[in-house]
Amino acid sequence: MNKTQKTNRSVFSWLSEFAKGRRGEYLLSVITALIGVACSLIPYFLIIKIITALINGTAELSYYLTLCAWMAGLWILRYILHSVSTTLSHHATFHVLAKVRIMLLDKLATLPLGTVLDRSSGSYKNIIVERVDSIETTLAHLLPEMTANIVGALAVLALIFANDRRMGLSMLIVLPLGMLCFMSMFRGYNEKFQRTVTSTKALNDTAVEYIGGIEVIKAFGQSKTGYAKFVSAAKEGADCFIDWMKSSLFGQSAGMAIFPSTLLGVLPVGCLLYMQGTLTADTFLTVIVLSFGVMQPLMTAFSYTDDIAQVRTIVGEVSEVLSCEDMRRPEKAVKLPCDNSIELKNVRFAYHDKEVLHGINLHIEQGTVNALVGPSGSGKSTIARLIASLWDVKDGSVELGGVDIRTLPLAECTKRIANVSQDNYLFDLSVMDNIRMGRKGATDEEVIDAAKKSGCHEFIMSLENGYQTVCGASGGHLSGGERQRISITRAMLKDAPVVILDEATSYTDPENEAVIQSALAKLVKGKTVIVIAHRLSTIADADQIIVVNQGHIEAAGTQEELLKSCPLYKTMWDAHISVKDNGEAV
Ligand SMILES: Nc1ncnc2c1ncn2[C@@H]1O[C@H](COP(=O)(O)OP(=O)(O)OP(=O)(O)O)[C@@H](O)[C@H]1O
Repeated sequence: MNKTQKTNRSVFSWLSEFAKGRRGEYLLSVITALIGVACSLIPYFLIIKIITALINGTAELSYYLTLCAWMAGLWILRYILHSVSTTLSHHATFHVLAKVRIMLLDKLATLPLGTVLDRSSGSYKNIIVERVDSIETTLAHLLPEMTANIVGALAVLALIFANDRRMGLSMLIVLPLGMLCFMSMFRGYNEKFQRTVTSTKALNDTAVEYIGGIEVIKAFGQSKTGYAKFVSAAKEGADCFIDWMKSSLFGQSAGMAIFPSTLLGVLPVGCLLYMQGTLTADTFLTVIVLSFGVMQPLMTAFSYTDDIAQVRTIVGEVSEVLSCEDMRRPEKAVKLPCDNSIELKNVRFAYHDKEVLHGINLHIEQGTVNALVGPSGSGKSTIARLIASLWDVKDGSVELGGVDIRTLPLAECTKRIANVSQDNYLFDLSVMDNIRMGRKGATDEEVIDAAKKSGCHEFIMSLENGYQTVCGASGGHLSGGERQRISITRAMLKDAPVVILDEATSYTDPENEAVIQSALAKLVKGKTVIVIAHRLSTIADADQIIVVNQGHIEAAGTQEELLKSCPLYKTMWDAHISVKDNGEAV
């Protein structure tokens, strides 16, 4: 059972917390709904009055017409009140859900990147958009309608008991039988419900993954049936709903039939008592008419059980995200870094339980170029991400200018460090706005100036709408190389004193290589630079080359020193040179 499933928080306490500022609207909605219920109950008494008058033959036509007019008026009033109540509760609910969504989005921004990446992007979208949306109707109707139905039914029952206790009890005869049928339906309810929630979530996630990976699926000739994960998620989804339906069909149908049939008890008992002369015809009639106003509202109230369970699950999912541990960062720095050097002291880091960095010690001098090299999976990107404060170390510390970065506000770290990686994201905005993300408030001229410095101006001007060209979702309207050049320009505009380049030139074609290298040279001039590059020729001149191997620092030094002292580096260099000699891209 996961964290979500264990959440036992009451839907009402959650709603009450999130409805702060909207409670008045909910209260008004409940009061209006209750008055509406009163309006729907009074006609029952008017019906009894009409029947009694008809049996006794005492009244005139105007008497009956007046009562009918009252009934019509009350029905109209009831519908008006119902509309007012529903409008109020929907209005409050839209605000509550908007607040929940904003809190979820704010939360994502404060979580460590690792926590965010642990879930698929589809599952976040699913919670923030679809799952939150799916409880709108329930939340809006739950409070006013459930309260009104329960209070209304109990009020009628109390009236029946007040008229004749024996008839009140006769009404309840079918209750245990109906309950028994419903209980059989609820056997194993939690497990079944959780199975549907889990399978629906899995189906959503795999559908998003399927769409995300559609290029690969098409390229390798896989059809949707070839994508086994999706097929089995869809089958599991269908199976669990069919199993649930099969196991609850009998109980549900029998319960629905028996529960409202109060006349099964009322009629025989009433006839018996009437024949014995201990029950008047008036009371008998009153009970028969009122009995219609008890079970139906109760059944409507019961029908919310399913919805409440669904809301509770979603509340659990929302609470799970909201309760994730934030990156612990102070609002204000006690001490600001005195320079932009970087020091890693005995740093250990694990993804979940798998430790991938085992006590890293590293010094990066201010204003120097430092290259992290090593076999794939050795931990280079992880080191860069810890320096960029995208994750927190599990043990040890990362210092920026002699200050532990955990004691610096995130904004300070972000201001000082620019991170250009191979998959820097471009938003579905204009090229101008995407670059401007590097420095909020930069003028158009400053953006264009940065583009000129990075050698991007000409290629941007050649786009259909120049700087106003929209990049498409994830920058999909641009080539990999173009996306990368815009990311570099964005970092250039930011002008941070520390620059991390993680495979920043991986999409570069030979034609653009020189342009990009010169852009990077301008970007990193005078900065503290950490570069991860597989093409060793691009970092041969670095001030310090750090060889990472299996989560350890194997060696550090200049190219010349390492070629003499580090066999691993020598092997990597020789392999690189031989590829180069064979005419492949380097
Ligand atoms: N988000 C993650 N969750 C779990 N494990 C991860 C995650 N990211 C990386 N790893 C693992 O951590 C180890 C180090 O990965 P890292 O990306 O830092 O290596 P790298 O040297 O940069 O590799 P490459 O050169 O291939 O990019 C690898 O074993 C990798 O599988």
